[in-house]
Amino acid sequence: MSGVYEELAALGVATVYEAAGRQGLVDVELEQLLAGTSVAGPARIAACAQDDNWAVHQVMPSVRPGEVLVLAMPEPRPVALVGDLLLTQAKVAGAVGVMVDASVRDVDAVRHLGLPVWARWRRVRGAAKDSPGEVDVAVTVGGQRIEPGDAVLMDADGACVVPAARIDEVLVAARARAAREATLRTRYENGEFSYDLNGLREKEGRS
Ligand SMILES: O=C([O-])CC(=O)C(=O)O
Ligand SMILES: [Mg+2]
Repeated sequence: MSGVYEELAALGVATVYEAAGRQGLVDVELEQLLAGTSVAGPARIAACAQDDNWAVHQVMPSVRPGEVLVLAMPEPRPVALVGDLLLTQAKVAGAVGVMVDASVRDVDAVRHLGLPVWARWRRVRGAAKDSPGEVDVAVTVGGQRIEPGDAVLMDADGACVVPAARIDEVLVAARARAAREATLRTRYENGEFSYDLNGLREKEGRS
């Protein structure tokens, strides 16, 4: 990860989503296979045909260092779009993380590989290789449209997306939010309460 993406990853999904005006949430449970990882990068997308991973094989030669690989199907189902062999190719290509709106398999080997992966399911049911899907097209994951090149962030909280055109603006807002939260954290560590700092106690007194 480099520059703005490194900073977005460090700020984290919750802060960036809030700073974006509560937009961009990938509103679905994704399992983080490698605990403690957080990544961000421009989306490289494979839109697979239903239950078929042809497009995942196809996308690998175009993955560039620092990218987040996004793998989706028309209807998410527990079919393994990737396992350790495909993910080895993503790692060698320099992907910083992978979002799988389907299932992943070979999980022990993937953990050993050390490439951070977030997936809807862990299930070994195999994908077909019969239908070319599409690469470098928009997909929708958890109700959120993801365009090629949008910033995709993933951490222990899940995932969010920042449109490429909003990255600078959202980064400024997210830094400000993180700074405000750092101040608040110190005050709470020193025994103050959000009930007071948010003016709720005072409001209650008035009601
Ligand atoms: O080959 C596949 O379809 C998925 C898989 O298990 C791997 O990438 O290792
Ligand atoms: Mg395998």
